[in-house]
Amino acid sequence: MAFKEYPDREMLALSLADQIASQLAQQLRTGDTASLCVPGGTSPTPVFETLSGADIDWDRVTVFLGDERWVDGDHKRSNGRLLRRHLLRDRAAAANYIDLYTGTDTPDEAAPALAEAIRPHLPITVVLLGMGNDMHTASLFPGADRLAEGLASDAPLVLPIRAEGAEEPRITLTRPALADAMNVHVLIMGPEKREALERAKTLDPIQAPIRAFLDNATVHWAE
Ligand SMILES: O=C1O[C@H](COP(=O)(O)O)[C@@H](O)[C@H](O)[C@H]1O
Repeated sequence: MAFKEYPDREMLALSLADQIASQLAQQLRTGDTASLCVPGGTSPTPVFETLSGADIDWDRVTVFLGDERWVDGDHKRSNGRLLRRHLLRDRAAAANYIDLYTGTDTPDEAAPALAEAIRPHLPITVVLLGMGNDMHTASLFPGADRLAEGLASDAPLVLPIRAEGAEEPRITLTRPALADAMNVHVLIMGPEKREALERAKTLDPIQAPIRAFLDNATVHWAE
């Protein structure tokens, strides 16, 4: 694991967006396409806003979330809403977007088709992960009903999942797809998350799901 500490959140956002754009551009120099998997929640907005203006061939980049809350796309808790408002605009509006929320009653019905839509974009060029204070990442929550399945090396690519700590049913990408990305970044801010990260390093992924992704990750932190 590499750990990068920034003087403030603005510097973090500028630098991380620049690193992600460079890694996508590098992939586009050697290949026809690239893929970018991003988190929802509250932390990534400033990174998205900077990244959306990056001068890369966005029409060759496929963007998707690492997890989605099973709510309508215009719901305030929708991760897709965050993405459409803050990332898929400006130059990044040209990206190919795979929406994890399909409008079916449950995520269970949507999972197989979503897995087939995402599979051609593996290995993911860049994965950006967030982390909650409870050490969940994507929608891999401690205590979630299908966490062990989601962390297994033969996990299905996309998994419907429910957890007490999550307010609604979720859909999440699983360990193999996220951990085997070409570049893995974790974005955390504030002292509580720094402490949670330190704790996670000492625990098993079943207690601290973020632990499953740290070995090959660069963690970006600002106060
Ligand atoms: O529920 C979620 O939470 C995590 C962390 O979000 P944050 O608000 O603490 O930044 C996020 O990474 C995930 O995508 C989201 O669905």
